[in-house]
Amino acid sequence: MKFSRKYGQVFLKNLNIAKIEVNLLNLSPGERVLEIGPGHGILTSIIMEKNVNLTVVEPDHRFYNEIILRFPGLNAIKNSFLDLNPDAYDKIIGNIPYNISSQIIFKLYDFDFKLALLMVQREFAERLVASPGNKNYSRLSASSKLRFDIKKVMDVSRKNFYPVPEVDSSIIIIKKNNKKIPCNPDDIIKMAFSMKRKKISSIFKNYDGPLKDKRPGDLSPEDFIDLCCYLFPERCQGS
Ligand SMILES: C[S@@+](CC[C@H](N)C(=O)[O-])C[C@H]1O[C@@H](n2cnc3c(N)ncnc32)[C@H](O)[C@@H]1O
Repeated sequence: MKFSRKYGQVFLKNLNIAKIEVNLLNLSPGERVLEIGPGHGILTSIIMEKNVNLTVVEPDHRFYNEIILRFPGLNAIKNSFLDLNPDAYDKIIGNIPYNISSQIIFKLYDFDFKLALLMVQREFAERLVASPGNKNYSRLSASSKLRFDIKKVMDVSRKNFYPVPEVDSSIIIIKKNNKKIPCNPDDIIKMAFSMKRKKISSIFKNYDGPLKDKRPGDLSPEDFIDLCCYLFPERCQGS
């Protein structure tokens, strides 16, 4: 079988790591679980033993067909996760394709869930968890930290996958933090990080508040909310 670059296909071959991932999800019988990209089903088979209500989403027809043959009755969706309508799950899991990791994170903003566990490229994990002031702090970190508490729990060497990829991986855990976002600053964060080296006052010309001499990489997610309320008071709820 040919693996597809488009679908970011490398496969976990270490069953112990798959077991660790599923155990970290702390599944209880009956919970609604979504698996993104089951591939040959190394995680799927372990999750199936937990008596949960599992749905898998896989766009590659070869793996979709393999999964429905192997697990009759499993709720399998032949589609891209990125094209799903947002829904509610207790838990979400996936060893996700590296090439669409950011898009998957952004899509998760619209899903309702308690806990998600993802295997991602190590550099991507470092960008996600980075705090203000860190060189890896980015648009992705700032906007994700508004909604999620994200922890890197384990590094996984590339040797645990086939074909062996050119990068190492990490397992991350994401919890919704349910913080109030009185003014959604996503567009402001995006614009600010597109001019990362400039001061806030030169990126947003009509800003004259306390953050004016800072640069985007110094601002916390909450600072971006304040910036949003200053620049767009009409968008700021509770002002
Ligand atoms: C890195 S592989 C992991 C496969 C398997 N879970 C494993 O651990 O061995 C990524 C999987 O996600 C699937 N995939 C690719 N794009 C996807 C998308 N947009 N939505 C859902 N799954 C996708 C691939 O076909 C592949 O099965």
